[in-house]
Amino acid sequence: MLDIAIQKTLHTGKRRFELNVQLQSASQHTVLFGQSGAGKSLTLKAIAGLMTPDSGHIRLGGRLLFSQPGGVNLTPQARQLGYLFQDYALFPHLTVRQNVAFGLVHGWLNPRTRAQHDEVEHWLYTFGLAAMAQQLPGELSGGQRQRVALARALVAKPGALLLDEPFAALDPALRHDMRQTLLALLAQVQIPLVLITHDEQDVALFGQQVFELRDGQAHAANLATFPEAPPRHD
Ligand SMILES: Nc1ncnc2c1ncn2[C@@H]1O[C@H](COP(=O)(O)OP(=O)(O)OP(=O)(O)O)[C@@H](O)[C@H]1O
Repeated sequence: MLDIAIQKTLHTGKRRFELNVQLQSASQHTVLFGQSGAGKSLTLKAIAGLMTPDSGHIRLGGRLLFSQPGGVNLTPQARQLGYLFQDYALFPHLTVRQNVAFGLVHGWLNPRTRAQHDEVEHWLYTFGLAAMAQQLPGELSGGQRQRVALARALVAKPGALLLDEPFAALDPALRHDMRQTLLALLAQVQIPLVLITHDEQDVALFGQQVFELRDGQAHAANLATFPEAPPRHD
């Protein structure tokens, strides 16, 4: 399902960071876990095509996305992956519907305000966003913004979903709700998932195969050692 062997050296001033990630996951849902600065986002960006490793290869869902040497480096668009950024990266001047449609209509034209696409309407409905389709992201709650970002990531029927700390920006009650929303979605939609997190409860809930990133390197982790999310007390 996921096969990564990548090397990348990064410099900032006198600091140097060596990313040297080797991992193979046969599971549909892979979680990369680790402390801040371990190399999680860099690895996810490499999978998405937003960061180019110095060498190595990346295979996901049977497709070769990157190989160097080998001369393969698919563009982010050609990789056909849904990416949920940590801060959701919504366009503040576009409505909810336009933001979701943006996942569908790549190019330099913003999606028209009232244009309707079946796929867009489907995801607006699925995530309970239809009633706020004409609102701007600034007029939404954190959980609603996250659902818009998820809808945008899913609308183009991606081959896999990449989630960067999807619940970190949410308060605990909302975090619980959104975890349940995502779990329900994953039960419906058979899609490979790569989720990065520093939260052990995300690991317990979403990990079928887990790797801990430490100092730029991946180590297979035992899922049984991660505590389940506690029950919610409202
Ligand atoms: N463009 C860059 N240039 C130089 N160094 C970078 C760059 N991007 C990241 N780094 C460094 O690489 C290391 C790993 O960064 P990365 O963003 O992958 O960490 P992370 O595990 O995702 O952390 P967090 O959980 O805080 O997001 C950090 O030390 C960071 O400073």
